[in-house]
Amino acid sequence: MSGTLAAEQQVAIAAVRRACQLTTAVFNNLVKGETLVKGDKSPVTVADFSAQAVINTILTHAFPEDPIIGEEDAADLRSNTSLRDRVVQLANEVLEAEPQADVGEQAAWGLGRTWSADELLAAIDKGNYEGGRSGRMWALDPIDGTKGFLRGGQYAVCLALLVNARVELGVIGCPNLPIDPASPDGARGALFVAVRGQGTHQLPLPPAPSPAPVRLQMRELRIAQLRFLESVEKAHAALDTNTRIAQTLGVGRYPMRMDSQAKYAALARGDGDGGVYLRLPTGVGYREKIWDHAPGSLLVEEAGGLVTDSRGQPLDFGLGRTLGENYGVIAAGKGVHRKVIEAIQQVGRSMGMTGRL
Ligand SMILES: Nc1ncnc2c1ncn2[C@@H]1O[C@H](COP(=O)(O)O)[C@@H](OP(=O)(O)O)[C@H]1O
Ligand SMILES: [Mg+2]
Ligand SMILES: [Mg+2]
Ligand SMILES: [Mg+2]
Repeated sequence: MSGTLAAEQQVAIAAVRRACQLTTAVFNNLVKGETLVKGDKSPVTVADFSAQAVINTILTHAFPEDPIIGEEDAADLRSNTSLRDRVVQLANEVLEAEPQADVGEQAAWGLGRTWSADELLAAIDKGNYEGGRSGRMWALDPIDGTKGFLRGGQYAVCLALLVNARVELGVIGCPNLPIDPASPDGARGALFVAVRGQGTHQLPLPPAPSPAPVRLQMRELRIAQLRFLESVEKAHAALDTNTRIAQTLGVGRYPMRMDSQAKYAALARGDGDGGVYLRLPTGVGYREKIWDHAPGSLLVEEAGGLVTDSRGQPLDFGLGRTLGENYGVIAAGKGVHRKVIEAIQQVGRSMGMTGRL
């Protein structure tokens, strides 16, 4: 590992890999009562909490000064002892494993020892940073696509480093994503690393010494070849509007639906002849969270694509924990991005949605 942010890359990769070991193990043993419904009606599992505990413990030891914006907090664990005990057990199983020197892991990152419940709950709550426009901060989604995780579909462990509100490093672990998109039924588990100015690379998810990273380059597609990548969740996608945009553009292919930021990875890699990540506001006052887009957007940009909102404006990661007023997220190859934005604007006008798209 060389170049700028080499230390941050190494730490982030180790943290995401260890968290993926945890989520994979939990999926095989998840039992009733280990999933809660949050205030916004979305699910959260013991795996989300313990993955955040693992990653925040590692980040806090490697970079003690850096604030973290993490999706989860420990409030529900403080009032539910059986859930808390399970999270402590799961996080420790992963943190206790001795540091693997051959992949650059260090004991100083909090590895190779057991942590108390209080320490792990405090680590989860270290993710409460409010965000902002200046300085360094990490953005963490311990499991992005919790609904996908629960149904055995795609999900992603997502970590980004932002400096002055710009994403500089993105690391995404996708335990259920086929390693080779040409073999969709083949081996699964891929890790994606993007560093600003240094490209997007795919590595094997299990830690391996001297892995050979594969550099990803988005394919430049013509409009007629496009296929949309959309959320699986109907509540997260404006399906009716998406269909009209497809008609306006002349995109005839049925969209590829996938949970989580695995969509950004799939787009960067050209899976399934992808082409355009389309996420328009559903009109229910939802604000996009920065941990849902920070690492994924860099994966696409560093593979040669563009990521903006539906007006063609850059995403603003300096507004706090959310992206502010929701104008959606559109990621596409440079050759087609502008045409997609124009089609969205045209459809927006025809549907009387001026100002909302
Ligand atoms: N109404 C809504 N519109 C858009 N995104 C939403 C939403 N409600 C929840 N989400 C976000 O959608 C993410 C999943 O993305 P996708 O729909 O692409 O699979 C969720 O991440 P988590 O699973 O981490 O909570 C959640 O943050
Ligand atoms: Mg969630
Ligand atoms: Mg998420
Ligand atoms: Mg999440």
